[in-house]
Amino acid sequence: MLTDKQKELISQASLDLNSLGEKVFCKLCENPETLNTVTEEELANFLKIASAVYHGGDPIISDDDYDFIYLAALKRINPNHPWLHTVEPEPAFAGKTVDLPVMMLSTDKAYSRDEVERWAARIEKAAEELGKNFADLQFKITPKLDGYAAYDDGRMLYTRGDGRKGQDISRVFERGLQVANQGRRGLGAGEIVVSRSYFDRNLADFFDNPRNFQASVIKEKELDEHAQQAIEDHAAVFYPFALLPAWTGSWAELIADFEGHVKTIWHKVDYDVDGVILEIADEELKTYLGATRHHHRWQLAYKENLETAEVRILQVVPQTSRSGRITPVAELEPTRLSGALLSRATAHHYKMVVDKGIGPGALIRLARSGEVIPKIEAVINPAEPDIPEACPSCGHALIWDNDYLLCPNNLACPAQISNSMEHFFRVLKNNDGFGAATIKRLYEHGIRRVDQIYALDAEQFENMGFGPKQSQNLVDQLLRSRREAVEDWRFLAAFGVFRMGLGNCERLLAHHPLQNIFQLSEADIVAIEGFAEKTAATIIDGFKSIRKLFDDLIGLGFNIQASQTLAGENTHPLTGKTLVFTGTLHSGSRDELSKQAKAKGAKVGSSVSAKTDYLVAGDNVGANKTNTAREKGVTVISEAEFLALLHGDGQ
Ligand SMILES: NC(=O)c1ccc[n+]([C@@H]2O[C@H](COP(=O)([O-])OP(=O)(O)OC[C@H]3O[C@@H](n4cnc5c(N)ncnc54)[C@H](O)[C@@H]3O)[C@@H](O)[C@H]2O)c1
Ligand SMILES: [Zn+2]
Repeated sequence: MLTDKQKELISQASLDLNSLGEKVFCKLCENPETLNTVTEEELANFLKIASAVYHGGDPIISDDDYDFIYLAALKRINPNHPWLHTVEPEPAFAGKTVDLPVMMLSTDKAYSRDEVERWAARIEKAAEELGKNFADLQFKITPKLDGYAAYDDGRMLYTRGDGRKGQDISRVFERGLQVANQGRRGLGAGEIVVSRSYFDRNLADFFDNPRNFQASVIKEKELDEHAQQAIEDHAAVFYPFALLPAWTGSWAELIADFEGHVKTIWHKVDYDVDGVILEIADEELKTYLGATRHHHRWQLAYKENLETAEVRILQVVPQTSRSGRITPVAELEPTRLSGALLSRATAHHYKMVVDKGIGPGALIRLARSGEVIPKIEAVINPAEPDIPEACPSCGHALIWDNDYLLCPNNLACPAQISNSMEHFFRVLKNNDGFGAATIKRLYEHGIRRVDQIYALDAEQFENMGFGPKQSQNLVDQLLRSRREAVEDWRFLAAFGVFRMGLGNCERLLAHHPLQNIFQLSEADIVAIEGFAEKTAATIIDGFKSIRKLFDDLIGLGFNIQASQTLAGENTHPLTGKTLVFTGTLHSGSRDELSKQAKAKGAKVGSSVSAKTDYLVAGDNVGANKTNTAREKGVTVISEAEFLALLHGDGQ
């Protein structure tokens, strides 16, 4: 969906996005003539607009499509076009720009092994010119983080800007952003990134994509509460490239298993990665090679997949998930894409299958993520879909629940029961013996509930066909999973109550102790930030349905750690309050006082909003600031008053 601003931008450039898109995407590679119908300026304008909205956090096309137009189209028509030789400018914040301590450039890109080899040949030539032995050179591979580029000189954090001048965004550190990997400040270039799994779990409902989220972390205006939380959870960090996991070795070692090294490094971090960076480690040679206006010659980004995969669907197979929702899984004509052979893709839900015509014989375009199971991006030629009437696992008649087909037989549906048991162990995370295969066998031997699993001894496991060693191992794991400390919110999330993932469990248990969850009213839940009325009713129903299992498992004696804010009987006066510090403080640094307040369950914001409870005003705070805060209904307190609250009662 384009915003009005984006549409305006696009129309300003008097460019018909659709017709250009068609011209560019329609198999440019196979049919270069189509290029003749697009002018160089049209292409460059299109790229400029795409780049502007992309850097603002709302891309209108995928990176692959962008690179496709950039390289396969513009570079082919005119390799000297200025757009190809500048660092793409970022949108500026208000305020002045500052000179960057070093130039921050873009990277040259390669999409094939051939291009990598051509780059290495240029390195080899330069090495010879310097009298160095190419065989001795060390190459380094690091994951190419797809975050927000920045430079930390220890004093200030800069945006990349236009590569020469950036802007001061040190505010992100004041907001509590940490350096990844327990790193210190001042490690140079890096990126602000957010953990992929955390994003999917806790942020996906609030931000369209990680880029959107990163942009919000940097923005001057008040930080979104979910973004603040992600910072506090250390899920969003500044990751200096110097601390990235890396592979190093000679060229010979590199090409001996190029795919293998690339793949390993690509998947080393839980952040969005859009390729790997290859570079040489020799400083003298790096200086000798230098840079163009656009990129360093000693560095190369290797990306995969410039191909468009149009694939035919063989059939769409329904799969019952833990919650009873039926996931449509499309089986495909096996297709090579980004170096992997794909044969399956998922559609979001059956409504999409019906609306888009995702049936046997349909021609689809795959999202070229090259990771896990790809998603269906677009349907090119629809076909009559098959809509299942019965659950593939238990045969019960399916019902529609909004966009989803649902098997309502949750008490007796094998898929739902097995998937729920598997979910429990996966979320608990302190064991690794209870994956799909183990659970399947247990199910075949009549096991239906997690507490039954905990009751099994080694002999019983053996009787179900597990080997003696594995049986003992399973028993040990079960014991360990009860002994090892587990956070109360993780334990609760393991039950898989609808709408109660890790994030929501953590939020709920910051306000109510675990043993009280069955007494909660809708009002109690709605009172907690982040819970809507509709959700509250569902959650209460969900809790009811797990009550028996919950009590039985608690009876087994798990080592459950209560959430910190509820450690004391009485809640502390700062618990659940949002504070903002301003002015000069005397009893400790802002950081230290924030930490102490957070330890009592308070949230610390960076600027005052209607949600702020207290503005703690130190010395030298203008009347303007305190008055504005009061107008928003915020209580302004002195540092002494804050300390009284902090150390007052509640201990
Ligand atoms: N979807 C769109 O509409 C759209 C629009 C514009 C740009 N883009 C994307 O952005 C790209 C161009 O952006 P760019 O100019 O930032 O170039 P780039 O994506 O090639 O990245 C260069 C940057 O990579 C970063 N980087 C990440 N990991 C690194 C590592 N391990 N070592 C060194 N550097 C590392 C650095 O910050 C450097 O500034 C395009 O190729 C495209 O993929 C997409
Ligand atoms: Zn079923």
